[in-house]
Amino acid sequence: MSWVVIDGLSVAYGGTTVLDRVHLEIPRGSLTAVLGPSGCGKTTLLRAIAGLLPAAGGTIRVGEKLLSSPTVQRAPEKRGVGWVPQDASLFPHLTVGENIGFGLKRSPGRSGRIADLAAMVGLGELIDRAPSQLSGGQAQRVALARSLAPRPDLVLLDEPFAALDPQLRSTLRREVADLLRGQSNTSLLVTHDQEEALSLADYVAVMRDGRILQWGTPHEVYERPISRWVAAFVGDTVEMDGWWSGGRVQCALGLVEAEMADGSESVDGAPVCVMLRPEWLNVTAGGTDATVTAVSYAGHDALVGLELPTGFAVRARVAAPDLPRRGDQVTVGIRHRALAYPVVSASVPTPAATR
Ligand SMILES: Nc1ncnc2c1ncn2[C@@H]1O[C@H](COP(=O)(O)OP(=O)(O)OP(=O)(O)O)[C@@H](O)[C@H]1O
Repeated sequence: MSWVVIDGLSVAYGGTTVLDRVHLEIPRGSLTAVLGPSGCGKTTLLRAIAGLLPAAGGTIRVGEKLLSSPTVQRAPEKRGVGWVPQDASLFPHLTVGENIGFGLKRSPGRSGRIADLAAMVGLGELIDRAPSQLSGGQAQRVALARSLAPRPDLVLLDEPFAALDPQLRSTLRREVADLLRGQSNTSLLVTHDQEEALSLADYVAVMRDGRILQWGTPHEVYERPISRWVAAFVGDTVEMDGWWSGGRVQCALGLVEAEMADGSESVDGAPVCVMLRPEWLNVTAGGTDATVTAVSYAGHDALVGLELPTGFAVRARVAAPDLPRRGDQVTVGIRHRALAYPVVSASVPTPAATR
């Protein structure tokens, strides 16, 4: 049974619907990421859960508590929901310790709890400092500790690492995820960074234009995206036209093992769109399958451009250090079943066009 249940939630700004019947369930103790392009409604979703925006339709429940419905709007401070904003938003006139304890009632155990939280986020030594004397990463840790102080039922994180430099971002996000899991918090993180969502979260919900398109484990969402749009939004794709042929597809790479990504049945000869991830292609030296046209080096691996004898271009991700060179002749294998999508007549814009 899910701890957080958002059911048919609609939210509008004036007459414009921004969230359209959103359904999302969050198991207790898990970290769920909502991943979507800019403007799709991620922050609006968090604001509705936090009680800063009313529900035009549907409900938000946490545990036994009904937080929002068209007739119920529990006050933000009575929701048991913590918030970590993008820019930390610490109170500049309060110390680190006072910021952490901001939401805690006066009680005998209060200063002990503040000290524990400061130590937990690695800032035990800085408890008397002013926010202006902190780095961006330290300020974010204070914001996290502040949100956890009242032991919330749900922690909301609004792109909390977006403003940090890449190195700090990857260290801090791992630390924060470990901390949240270690404390068995239930957390909802919004991000437009697919690597962040896939590497941190237990579950990923992919959002577009105010709707959740797919929900699943990072593995499910990446390896079996429900649509071409989701496939291209969560990672690199190699797409080809093809024809279904009894569990295989005939395409530019020959007859390839495949499955319908949406679980639908397809009839032999039906046109399909074939999708592979570049790392599902295997490239070995020699042979006549393809010519290497480009090598885009990224240290740990490279994205290798290949031209097939027909002139068709595909890309493969090849692990370093055994990289081919431009002009090499190579053999191309496939080490993962391709995904096939029914061909729809209207052309669907890809994330590259909408991001
Ligand atoms: N106060 C507001 N009044 C009217 N429209 C708004 C308001 N806030 C946001 N919107 C619109 O609602 C839509 C969703 O915005 P939201 O901030 O939720 O998106 P987001 O996915 O969080 O985007 P980003 O990743 O850029 O922060 C956008 O089209 C935005 O222009």
